[in-house]
Amino acid sequence: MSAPLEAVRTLLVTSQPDDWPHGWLASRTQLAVEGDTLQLSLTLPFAGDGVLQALQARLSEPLLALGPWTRLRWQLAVQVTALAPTGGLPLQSGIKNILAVASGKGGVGKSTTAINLALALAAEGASVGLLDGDLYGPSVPLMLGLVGQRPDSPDGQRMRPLSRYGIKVNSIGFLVPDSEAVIWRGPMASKALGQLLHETDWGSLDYLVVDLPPGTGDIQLSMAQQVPTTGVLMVTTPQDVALLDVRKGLAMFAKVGVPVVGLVENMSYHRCSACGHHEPLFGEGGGARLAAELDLPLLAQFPLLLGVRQAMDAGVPPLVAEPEGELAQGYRALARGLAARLYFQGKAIPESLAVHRLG
Ligand SMILES: Nc1ncnc2c1ncn2[C@@H]1O[C@H](COP(=O)(O)OP(=O)(O)OP(=O)(O)O)[C@@H](O)[C@H]1O
Repeated sequence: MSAPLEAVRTLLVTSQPDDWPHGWLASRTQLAVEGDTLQLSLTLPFAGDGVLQALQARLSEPLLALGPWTRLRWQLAVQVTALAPTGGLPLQSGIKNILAVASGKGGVGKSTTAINLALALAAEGASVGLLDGDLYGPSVPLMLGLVGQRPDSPDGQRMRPLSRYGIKVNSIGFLVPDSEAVIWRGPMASKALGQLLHETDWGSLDYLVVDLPPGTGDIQLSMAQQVPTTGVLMVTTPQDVALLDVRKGLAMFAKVGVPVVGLVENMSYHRCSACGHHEPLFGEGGGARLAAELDLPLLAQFPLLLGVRQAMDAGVPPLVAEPEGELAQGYRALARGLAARLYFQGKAIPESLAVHRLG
């Protein structure tokens, strides 16, 4: 390889996100020189449009300085790889990765996180579905402004999911009245998620985000087991009681071999909408301590903001209301980090096999 191309490789080695395996970007990027043009081709196997854009913006100038070339041609794309699900379950037809969002206790912002994560994965270049399996309080219809709607079933066999803000959506809340959902118990409750998953015609999806019911009891566990999950994201507040429940949850998921990929700390501090003052209402540093203790990454921290509650109640999540805003950017960073982590920790299913099995 010529000296200028060697220099490009060296630049790529030092330019990738810290949590990617050393040298991955450099080995994955194809370089070619044609006349006065350096061509860089990179296809990311996980959601990450933001990474690609940032690389292009940050590297264009230094790359031009390295070569005999005077122009650059970037060929950048996201093409998500299917990863083997845990628990020995077969891949769900058409769905490459299933990501469950769980919490040790209710009210910590699990649904808020699941919804914004799903929208953020879509913003990062993936095709995404959202399955609201929170049968004790399905909040997705409200939070996506879909109250009163129902999926239809053109073939009388499977439901056609609703489409909202670029993602496909199905929720237990579309199908049963609230008063019935809360009294579901035992096997009927734990079967509901599997049924909803299989009886929805999702088409092809890179990621399906599943909002599990809060808590980490038998129902949540058997729900997670019925779904060919790629990984679980746990949401918590920094409060001690919430953290205690996360520990229980992790122990349970570990027992059945479903990997928890990371933690999100929600409501990390209250930011006053009038003066901007920060106040740690639920204590400080809880998520970081727990993450260190459990050797799990703390993938994101989100403040408690009046605007978040208002936006979710109005059915217009921050990702839609203010796609360039700080919160939306936070969720997109979470989506990128999580997608990369899933990929690097997971086992890729060879394309031929995936296509065959997905077909
Ligand atoms: N960061 C935040 N700032 C302000 N309000 C928030 C934040 N995150 C969530 N909320 C609000 O807190 C309430 C509970 O959130 P959410 O329904 O997402 O929690 P959950 O853990 O899924 O609850 P459940 O146990 O009922 O399923 C909602 O009204 C939501 O809008």
